[in-house]
Amino acid sequence: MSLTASEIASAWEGLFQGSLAPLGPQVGGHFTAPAVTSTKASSSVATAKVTSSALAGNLLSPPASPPASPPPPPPIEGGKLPVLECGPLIFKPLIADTRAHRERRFYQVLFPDVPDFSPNAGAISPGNKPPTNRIDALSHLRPFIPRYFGSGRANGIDYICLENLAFSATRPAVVDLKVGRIACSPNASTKRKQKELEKYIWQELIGFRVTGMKSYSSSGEILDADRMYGRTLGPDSVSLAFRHFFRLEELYVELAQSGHAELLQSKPGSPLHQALARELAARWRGTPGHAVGLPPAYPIPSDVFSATGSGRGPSVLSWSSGLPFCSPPARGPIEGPVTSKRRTSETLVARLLGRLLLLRTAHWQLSNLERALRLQGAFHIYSSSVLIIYDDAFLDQELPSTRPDDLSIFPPVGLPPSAATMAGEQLPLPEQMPAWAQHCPVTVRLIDFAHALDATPAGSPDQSTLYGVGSIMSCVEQLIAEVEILLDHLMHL
Ligand SMILES: Nc1ncnc2c1ncn2[C@@H]1O[C@H](COP(=O)(O)OP(=O)(O)OP(=O)(O)O)[C@@H](O)[C@H]1O
Ligand SMILES: O=P(O)(O)O[C@@H]1[C@H](O)[C@H](O)[C@@H](OP(=O)(O)O)[C@H](OP(=O)(O)O)[C@H]1O
Repeated sequence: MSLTASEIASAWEGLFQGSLAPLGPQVGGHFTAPAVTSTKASSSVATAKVTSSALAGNLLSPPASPPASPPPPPPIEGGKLPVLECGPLIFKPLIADTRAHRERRFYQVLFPDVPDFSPNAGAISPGNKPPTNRIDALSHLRPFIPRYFGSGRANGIDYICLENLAFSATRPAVVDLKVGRIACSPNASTKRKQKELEKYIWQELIGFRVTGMKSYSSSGEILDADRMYGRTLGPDSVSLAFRHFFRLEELYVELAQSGHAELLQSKPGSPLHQALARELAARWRGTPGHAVGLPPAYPIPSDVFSATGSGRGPSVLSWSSGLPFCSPPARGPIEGPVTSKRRTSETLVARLLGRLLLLRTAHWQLSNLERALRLQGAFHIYSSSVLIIYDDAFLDQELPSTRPDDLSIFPPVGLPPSAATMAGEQLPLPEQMPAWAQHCPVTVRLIDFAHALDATPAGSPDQSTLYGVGSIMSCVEQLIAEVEILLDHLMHL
């Protein structure tokens, strides 16, 4: 995204005039934008479009005269103000305490050349900056956080201006994952720590939680899930949220209804089950950070982990619910024999490939994020979120003659990025990817830096965030394995 200085200035003008609307696709945070409560994608998307095109116009040509009277202040829910949208930019209100200071400082350190409009923002003093060598290492993280366009004050509220990560998506599917083994700063009061523990007992083990999710169904309905939904997910079920988010469940249902139920109803010990066990075990070799150590709930063939290397072991996220396909859906009418089954398979193959490309791209970005986090030792970031956004409209498109083999451009899933980093290997850069993969509309970013503290001890890696990102990668890897195995079966029918 490239914006001119006057476009950015016009967006600020919109903020000062109070003419900006709450961000449409916001899923986490404490504010639920009214526009998103609609159930039909068409109506909600239309609302979002009207808003963003009107505001985009505002960006390019500021209104000739200011509004006659200031608009009413935006609604407040749960004590927090909404994030505001102005086309490709958003304005996030900051809570006026150390959190505001920390978040602004984080962005100022990462984007030192961006001017600030806020009278009280000030430039950060040299004594308040991490040492230069750590800032250099931090630059790897820049591609994985939203671009920053300064901070400023409107109606007594401080805002930071950021790139709107959902702007280019026609139907943005968004999931907010609060990442880290502890969900508050280690300096928080005992009471606050206790409150966080009670909120979600699995945070330390799983390393993240779902704090909001918005996706679409095949009929275009918007499916919203809030933070309370995320709190119901444990090690057995958290991967279901990802299957839902990437719209795999609906394909599994179709598979079952079109004569492929045997693929989904595999029981422990069946050949497919064993294949999956082997596949996942092979992918997860040797990443101790990901092995969270609960015993799997069903027997894994004993030879599976005797393969080379220390076992990364099965992730607790993936195993304890048995075969990670959906529970067998009610079987619909089974269509007539081979030809219709094959025709159905062809469509399903195409659609599974679309999902696989999204998953592979998301995983590739997560690997790069993990690597960037590993390289920096300036900050320990608590209570931030990994935001994954994809454009649901992509799933309607036909892939340009893609085959599973073409996806071998991605680095092998499950190779611990830490090992790759230590060996000095580079993950491919976006521009090294084929055009069709570069344009796969998935965005993975880290957001919310209200609790970004200086690393203690200085220079040490941010283990808590790294663990959480690794755990999210494990969930995505599980889905990749599922889809690849299904594709393999369908393509050999
Ligand atoms: N740059 C962005 N682009 C698009 N959407 C964003 C962006 N930043 C935040 N959001 C949306 O706003 C939500 C809340 O953002 P964020 O976590 O930064 O706010 P917060 O008020 O600090 O939240 P919390 O209540 O969790 O502390 C995110 O879940 C996401 O849906
Ligand atoms: O990071 P901050 O700005 O200090 O604010 C907290 C943070 O946003 C958490 O995400 C939120 O918990 P949930 O997301 O789990 O609701 C918590 O809510 P709470 O105080 O209502 O528990 C906030 O106080």
